[in-house]
Amino acid sequence: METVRTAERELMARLPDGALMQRAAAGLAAACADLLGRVYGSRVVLLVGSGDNGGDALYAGARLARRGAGVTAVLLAPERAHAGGLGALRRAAGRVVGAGGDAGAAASAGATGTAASVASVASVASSASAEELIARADLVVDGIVGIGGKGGLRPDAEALAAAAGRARAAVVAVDLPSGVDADTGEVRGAAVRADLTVTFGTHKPGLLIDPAREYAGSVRLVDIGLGEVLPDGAELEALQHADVARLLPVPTGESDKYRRGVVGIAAGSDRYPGAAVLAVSGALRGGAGAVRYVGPAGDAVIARFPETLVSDRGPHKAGRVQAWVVGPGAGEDAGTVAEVVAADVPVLIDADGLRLADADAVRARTAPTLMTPHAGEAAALLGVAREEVEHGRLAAARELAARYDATVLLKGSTTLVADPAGGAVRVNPTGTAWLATAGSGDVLSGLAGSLLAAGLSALDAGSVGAYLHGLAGRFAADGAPVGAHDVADAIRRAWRDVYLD
Ligand SMILES: NC(=O)C1=CN([C@@H]2O[C@H](COP(=O)(O)OP(=O)(O)OC[C@H]3O[C@@H](n4cnc5c(N)ncnc54)[C@H](OP(=O)(O)O)[C@@H]3O)[C@@H](O)[C@H]2O)[C@@H](O)CC1
Ligand SMILES: Nc1ncnc2c1ncn2[C@@H]1O[C@H](COP(=O)(O)OP(=O)(O)O)[C@@H](O)[C@H]1O
Ligand SMILES: [K+]
Repeated sequence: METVRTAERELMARLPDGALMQRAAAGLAAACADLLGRVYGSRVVLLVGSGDNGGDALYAGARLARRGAGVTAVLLAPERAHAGGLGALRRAAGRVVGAGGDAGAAASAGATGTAASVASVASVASSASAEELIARADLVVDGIVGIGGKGGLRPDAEALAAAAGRARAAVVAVDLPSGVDADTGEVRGAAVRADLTVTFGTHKPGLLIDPAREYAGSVRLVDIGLGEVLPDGAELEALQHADVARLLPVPTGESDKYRRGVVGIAAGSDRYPGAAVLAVSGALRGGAGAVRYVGPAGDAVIARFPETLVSDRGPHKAGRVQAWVVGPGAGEDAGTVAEVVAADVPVLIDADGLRLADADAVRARTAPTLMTPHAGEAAALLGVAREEVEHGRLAAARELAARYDATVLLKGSTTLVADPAGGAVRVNPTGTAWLATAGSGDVLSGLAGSLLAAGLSALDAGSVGAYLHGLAGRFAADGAPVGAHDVADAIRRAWRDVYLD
């Protein structure tokens, strides 16, 4: 978050005091009003920590109170709450209580004075506990902590987060759900579960990466003018339709099947012939001019896809290819994996191939390498528990890319693509949990391998492949279960959707 902080500081220096917070609060209040539908007469509870995140909540609360909402701020540290925000809420006739709801910490919103004096003012606020207020609210605004949060929530904050979780009210998180790590998407302890997160200036990584993404609900970005001062070189980037459309390999008048690229698929085994068929099904939709298959499942492949060039003589003797895919359903065939890893063309290593490939041989490769593990496979490669990868996806993808000197596409609920050279990690914005079905990873490896053969870099092939695959998953599922072959069939629709957009 240092980049965001630096940009904020730079912008603040150019703007009148508090201008950024006013922009943030205005956007936050508008989003709350949209969610409420009718502001007048609604009951809004603000959970207010002692930083600027709480300040945003207080100012937004003041705006809602002026529109007729009954607004109560629950202050975690009454003596340290944002003074300006508290004053604004007070002037708008909002109410203030301490987190315990007790008279000692509670303060009248009608009283005068600064934040420091609030704690000492006798309470005329409701004697209801914070818990009761939250339970009766129509909307809870989480301003406990934003990008200044450190570690898991403290116990008093945790209690408020838990109360918000039990409430029937909609929960709006200010900037990010309190308790999630803004930089990494990690959630170490309790955190607020929001229906909507209103974030300021830029999407924080924690809003895009699981598990934190789950806590954010839908995310609304409020432009506070940071774009003009944010440095280039963000930590994360997400491709959009237009980016993908530019990268898709589309044949021209001069193209022939070889110039379009030939992708070799070394996959499948007697035990798992289906993996070969599925990888080929993805490869045929990825833009390469021809698909070669080597392995023991040639008959099954030909039966389903007669256009495949099938060979059973091993990768070396299969004829020229511009990129290889190795590993899906490969079983224990380490020899084939070693042969492919030694090839001087781009190679995608997936599934069993990840386990069978020799790490030094992968590192020694000079042509691009794209590794496509899921969390379990990534954990095995890193020698850590699967949970560690699931809780720290960004770090795991980066670490693997550095260790293997390879581009790493980490699959799962959030798909990330990290390049060994560093730079922004790509987070895939498409996809659906319906893709969590056996064999859909095989389709992805064929698809991304085909894009590699067509000439895309490993980073582009991985991220474009994941984008089309995710979109295909959504089209194929449309709210109902899918098989991996349905996903492969829908890749053409995804391609058209992107290309003709
Ligand atoms: N800068 C700008 O221009 C703009 C910034 N904006 C807004 O400011 C936010 C950043 O504000 P910030 O820097 O004041 O930090 P913030 O997120 O409120 O957290 C600090 C507070 O949290 C507390 N705390 C920490 N860890 C905790 C824990 N585990 N559990 C519980 N409490 C914990 C910590 O307590 P302390 O350690 O001091 O005791 C301190 O009180 C940003 O997210 C955005 O919303 C917008 O208005 C746009 C313009
Ligand atoms: N919860 C989820 N949400 C979205 N996509 C998911 C989820 N779980 C898995 N996926 C996607 O489904 C595919 C599964 O691939 P993989 O784990 O290799 O399965 P298989 O080996 O059976 O083919 C990947 O593209 C992955 O990103
Ligand atoms: K928050």
